[in-house]
Amino acid sequence: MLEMNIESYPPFFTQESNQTQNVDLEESKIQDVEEDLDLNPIPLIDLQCLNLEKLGEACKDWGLFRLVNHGVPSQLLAQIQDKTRELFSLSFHYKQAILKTPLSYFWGSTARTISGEILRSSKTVSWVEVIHFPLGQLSQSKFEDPLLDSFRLLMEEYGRHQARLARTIFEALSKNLKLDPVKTKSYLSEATGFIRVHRCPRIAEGSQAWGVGVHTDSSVFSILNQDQVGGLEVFTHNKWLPVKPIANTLIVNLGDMMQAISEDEYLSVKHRVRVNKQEDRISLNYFVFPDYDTVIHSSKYGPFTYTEFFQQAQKDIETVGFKVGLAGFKSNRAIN
Ligand SMILES: O=C(O)CCC(=O)C(=O)O
Ligand SMILES: [Fe+2]
Repeated sequence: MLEMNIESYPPFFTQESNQTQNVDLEESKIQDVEEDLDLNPIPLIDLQCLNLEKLGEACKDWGLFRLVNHGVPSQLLAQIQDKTRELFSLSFHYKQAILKTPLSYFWGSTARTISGEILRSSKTVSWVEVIHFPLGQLSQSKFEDPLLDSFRLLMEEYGRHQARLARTIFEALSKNLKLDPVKTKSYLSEATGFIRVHRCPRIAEGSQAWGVGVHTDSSVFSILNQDQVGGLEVFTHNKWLPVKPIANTLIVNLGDMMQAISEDEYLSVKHRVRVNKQEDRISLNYFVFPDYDTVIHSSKYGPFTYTEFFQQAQKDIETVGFKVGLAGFKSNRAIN
C-alpha cells in the first residue's frame, strides 16, 4: 500500500461517517463487473485516417470510442498526469488557498449551480476531488504559486489540443448526420470548453462509494484522459464494461446534447467511476457545449437551450436527487 498523504485530502474523505453511506441510488451494492479486458472491444477511431462509417457505428452502438493518433504529444499527456498528481498532493488547506477564481476546487460531488456553487445531492456522494479549469479565462490569469502557474500553462496547451479534437470530431459527426453546417455552427461552442481534473482518493477496505455515480454527461461530448489506475465503466450492450486504461489513447464519451442533435441516432452513454482500494486515481476530462443560448431543434425533444437544460438538471438534483436529463425534455410529438 502506498503511503497516504493525509493532509492533502479534504476532511470529508477521512471522516469515518462518510465511508459507508455513499452507495449509489441505482445499485445498492457495488458489485464487480464483467472483465473481458483482453477482448477490449471499445471501438478504436484513428484520427489520422478517419473512417466515417466506423465512427458513425461507434456513436450509434456505443456512444463512446477510443481515439488513437489524436496528435496530442505523449510527453504532454504524461506531464499533465504527473503535474495533476503533484497538485492534488499539496495540503488541503493550501489547495483551498490557491485554487481561486477563475478556478474552482470542490469535492463530494461533480455538480455545480449556474453561478458555480457546489450542488450536493442528498442521495448520493461522489468519492472525488475536482479542480475546474474554464479554458476561456486561463490566459488572463496568473497564479502566484509556481506549480499552479506552470500547470495553468500546460492546461492552456492541452486545452488547445482538446478544442482542435472537438472541432474535428464534431465536423465528422455532422457530416455523418448530414447536418447543415451553417445552422448547427453554434451547436459546438469552443468558448464553453472547460477541463475538470479529478482525483478519486483510494477507499478503505469495507467502505463503499462511487468515484462518480451513474450518469450521462450533459455536454456535446467529453474527451477523457485517465491514468493507468483506471476505473471508468460504461453501460453498453446491456452490461457494465470497464474501460481499460491504454497509454496515449483518449476516450470520447458522447453527451446528452449530441444525442438530441442527432435525433437519438447517437447515444449519450451511461457511465460511472469505480474507486480503487489501493491507489488514488487521476483523470482529466474536457467538456464542450453548444452556445448556452442556442436553441436545439430536434423532432424527439421540445426545443430547448443548454441553459434551460442545465437549470432543469440543477432543479432535479435539488428535488429528486439526480439529473432526469433528456427524458424530461421529450417533445409531445415524440411522446404520442
Ligand atoms: O473520471 C472519469 O473517468 C470520468 C468522470 C466523469 O464521468 C465526469 O466527470 O463526468
Ligand atoms: Fe461523465
